Amino acid sequence: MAGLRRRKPPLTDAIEHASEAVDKTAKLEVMYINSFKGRGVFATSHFQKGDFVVEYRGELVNSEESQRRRRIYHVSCAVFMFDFYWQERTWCVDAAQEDSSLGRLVNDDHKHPNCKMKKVVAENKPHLCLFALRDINPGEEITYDYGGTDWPWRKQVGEQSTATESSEAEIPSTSEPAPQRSSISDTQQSTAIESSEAEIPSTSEPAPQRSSISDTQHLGETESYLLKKKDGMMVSLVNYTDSDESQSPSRIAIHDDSSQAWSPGTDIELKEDKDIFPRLRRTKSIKMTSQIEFVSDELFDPSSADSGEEYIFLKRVKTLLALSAFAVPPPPGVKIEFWKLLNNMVQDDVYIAAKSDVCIMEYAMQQALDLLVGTRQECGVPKENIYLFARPSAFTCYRCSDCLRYFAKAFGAKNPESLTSTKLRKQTGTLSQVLNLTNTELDLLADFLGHDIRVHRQFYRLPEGTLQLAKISKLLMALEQGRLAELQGKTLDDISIDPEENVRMDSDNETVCESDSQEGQVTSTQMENETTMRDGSNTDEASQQGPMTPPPAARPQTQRRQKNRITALKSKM
Ligand SMILES: C[S@@+](CC[C@H](N)C(=O)[O-])C[C@H]1O[C@@H](n2cnc3c(N)ncnc32)[C@H](O)[C@@H]1O
Repeated sequence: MAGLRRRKPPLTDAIEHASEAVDKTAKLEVMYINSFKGRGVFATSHFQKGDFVVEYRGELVNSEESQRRRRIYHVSCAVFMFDFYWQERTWCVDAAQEDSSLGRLVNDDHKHPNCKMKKVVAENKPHLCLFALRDINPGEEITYDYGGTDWPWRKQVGEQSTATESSEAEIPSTSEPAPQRSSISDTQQSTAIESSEAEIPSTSEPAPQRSSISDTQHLGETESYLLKKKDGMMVSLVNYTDSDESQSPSRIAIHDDSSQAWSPGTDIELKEDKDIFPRLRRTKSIKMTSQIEFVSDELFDPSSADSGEEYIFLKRVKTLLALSAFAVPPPPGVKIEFWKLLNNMVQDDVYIAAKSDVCIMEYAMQQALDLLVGTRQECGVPKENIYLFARPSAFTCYRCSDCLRYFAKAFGAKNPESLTSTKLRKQTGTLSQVLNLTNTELDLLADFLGHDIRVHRQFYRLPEGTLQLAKISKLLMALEQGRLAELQGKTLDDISIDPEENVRMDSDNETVCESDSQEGQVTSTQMENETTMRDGSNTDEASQQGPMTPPPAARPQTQRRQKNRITALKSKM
């Protein structure tokens, strides 16, 4: 007990860590939990109630900049933006950048969080810091309440019986693999995971699509009035019971289940005349209802209900900000009709791409779009149809997959059944495995391709074993070329595999290559067998973009040497 009393005051601890931008890596670790939840942060040591745990570190930006970023960010990045009030203004910590900081990876638990977010001012700069609400034991996942009520993982949106072709086909079964600690053995992994899962009920909740729990239970403070599918969208009319929403009787929450990508729930306020405003992306927001001056640690009790800081979603403020953003005039060269149409579109990925790239649209493309817009009435597209690629006499739009199927047949492709959007996505996903993508990049790619987060984490990432193999190959090549000093002091994890990297060839290599090619004469069939990936696609194309791409002239020999090495390594493993 004496030891516990002598601990550093939490505020001092937080300020020190925040000023130096360091995490408690000796007491925390990142673990992969499952493909639905992604990664999480776990305690490896004991934390006492009130302790500073970790900072939600990122780039501090003002509200204008955060709105700007929100408009161009993909939803998987926007979820890392954290709004808060400080000195009577809204600020945002943008943690979208994949860095090695831990705070950005802490998951949400609105029922039994063990931490609470607090604002700490260090060197006249606000920092968002998590403090323990109770004692936290080693093995427990660090969590806090993101606030709000409609984060998609918290609620169920009903059976997705009419899921799109691709998503149905590609969503893996819900039996998730156990969370994985990358640096520990298999036995340790399952022990660590079992204990953490057992203590945190929310992690064992089923994935939303598969749930049998009623919607009302999961809509939290809201009551569901209507939940039905409409044009590929899950539409739920809800009555918000939050006090600040009392003026807004009718809202509509839309979950685009055609993309299968988990994006934060989205609210659209319904006007009297039933106009639909552009969708607003909800991001984490924190409102500091009163300023706490941390002059003394004694005053600071993060677990007390009246500690002055609450998470409140600023729905109304966000609505106004977003609407004012749409009031900007069209960029030069963009027709007002097109701009208006864009602003009235559902704020989906097409909208975001079109709106942010509108200035770089080619003239021909602009003409085509003008034609589309100009002939809507003539073609019988109802005025209420909000889509750019609208179907005549309908409120829906043309789906890309239908177009692909249609044109594959129309142009007389030999095997039109092979030219489907599902196969195209699978092919892109497979090829992307050779790139050592960061999680954010993976999210972007998978979301862009319309894949569920659970799919891409499993299938887009090159298997860890293959990456390790590539790293060992890199090590061996450095050894062979006398460049080992370049890797001095590095662990395998520190060795990066750059897809654009060229393998350095020196004069010695020519000899090595020659002798390699003589002693290891491989038949073309063997070569093909070796270059065939486990899914059947050929790595020839992949190896050009993939790890350790040799210069063109040296490619065949180097590839062969590399493959011989990899084959040798595989046989040893
Ligand atoms: C700030 S990130 C947290 C780190 C994230 N798990 C990762 O691996 O990058 C927020 C994202 O984590 C996931 N997430 C957070 N809390 C969750 C929960 N309780 N259940 C499921 N997913 C959660 C959601 O995908 C959310 O968009």
